[in-house]
Amino acid sequence: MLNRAGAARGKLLTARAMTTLTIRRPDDWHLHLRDGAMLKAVLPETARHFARAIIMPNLVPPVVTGDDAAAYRGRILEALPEGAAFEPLMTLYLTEKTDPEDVARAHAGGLIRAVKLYPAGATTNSASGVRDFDRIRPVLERMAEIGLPLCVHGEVTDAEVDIFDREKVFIDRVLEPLRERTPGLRVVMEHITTRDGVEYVRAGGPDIGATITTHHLVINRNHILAGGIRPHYYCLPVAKREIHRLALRAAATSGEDSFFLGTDSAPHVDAAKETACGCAGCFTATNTLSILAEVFEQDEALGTLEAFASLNGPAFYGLSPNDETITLSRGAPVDYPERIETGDGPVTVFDPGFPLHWRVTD
Ligand SMILES: NC(=O)N[C@@H](CC(=O)O)C(=O)O
Ligand SMILES: [Zn+2]
Ligand SMILES: [Zn+2]
Repeated sequence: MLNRAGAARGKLLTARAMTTLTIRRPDDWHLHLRDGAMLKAVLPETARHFARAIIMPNLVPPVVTGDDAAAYRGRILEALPEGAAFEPLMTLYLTEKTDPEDVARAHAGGLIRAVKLYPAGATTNSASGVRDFDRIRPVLERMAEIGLPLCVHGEVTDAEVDIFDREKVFIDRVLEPLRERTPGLRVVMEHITTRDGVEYVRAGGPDIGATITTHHLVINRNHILAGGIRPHYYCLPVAKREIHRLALRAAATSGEDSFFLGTDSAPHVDAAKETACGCAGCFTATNTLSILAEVFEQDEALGTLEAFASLNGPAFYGLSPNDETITLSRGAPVDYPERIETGDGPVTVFDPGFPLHWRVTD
């Protein structure tokens, strides 16, 4: 809902004309909260604005069984600040040994909302992921029957494939064959980074959706590599060429049902990022909504921010959008901390490289 009567879409107005924007309370459909001291420090950054989030299961050891998910959910609720209203939507980490019955039970009890597929070795804490995709067929068939979505980290791990091509090759070699032999399986391609990903999802009908991160709307590969190496812009899948960033911007701001926000906010302490072999992940929970409003405003698309951040995700997952709203207001540049302190050490907050003018005021 825009503050000007009759302006159904931001595109109809010049960006300057809008100074407040009220939308349904958003959700984050891809979030890393970690555990212990890190969980305690990062959870408030998300719970401040978001009502729900799909919680990634790549802990060490991973969240594999229904019992693991129930225990992790308990630790998240325990770590919530007093009075915070936030619902963690749990996922299971798919392994070659995952028991379809355990998955079905956790789903039937309402404990989990998705199962996460990591190709072994593709990303942070993915060593227990899948090597032989034939081994997971029984679980995928069961998921298709019960309508439980599969969230996919869509990159091949083949060392011969160039890292900038791994998403596209995954679609051709793994994802399309897997979907063909498992009709009815609902899939979310997580954190898409390419025009190929956008086109594949757009053409794929109602059983496939995609999350898009905040940072992939902002950076391309130059930001990581030109003029010095910037470890805080390194994440997986790695940011690609500018044409791909523009395709992601167009998809996110289009309002199309298939595309929704999954920040992939992935905290690592600075010591683990700023080192000879740094971890992958951008921490965006703190300033995500300000960045998104700025990005959508730049593209004269503030009118579709609600679809992207608050409506399309719940619709894909078969949930109602949140009843409450938040209001963003445009004003003087927003201050946000450069890093947040955690019991494990400081975590740098993603720097979009431009001033942010939108803050959540209500
Ligand atoms: N995105 C990342 O670069 N890192 C994520 C893992 C993931 O989502 O692939 C993490 O857990 O740190
Ligand atoms: Zn991933
Ligand atoms: Zn992630």
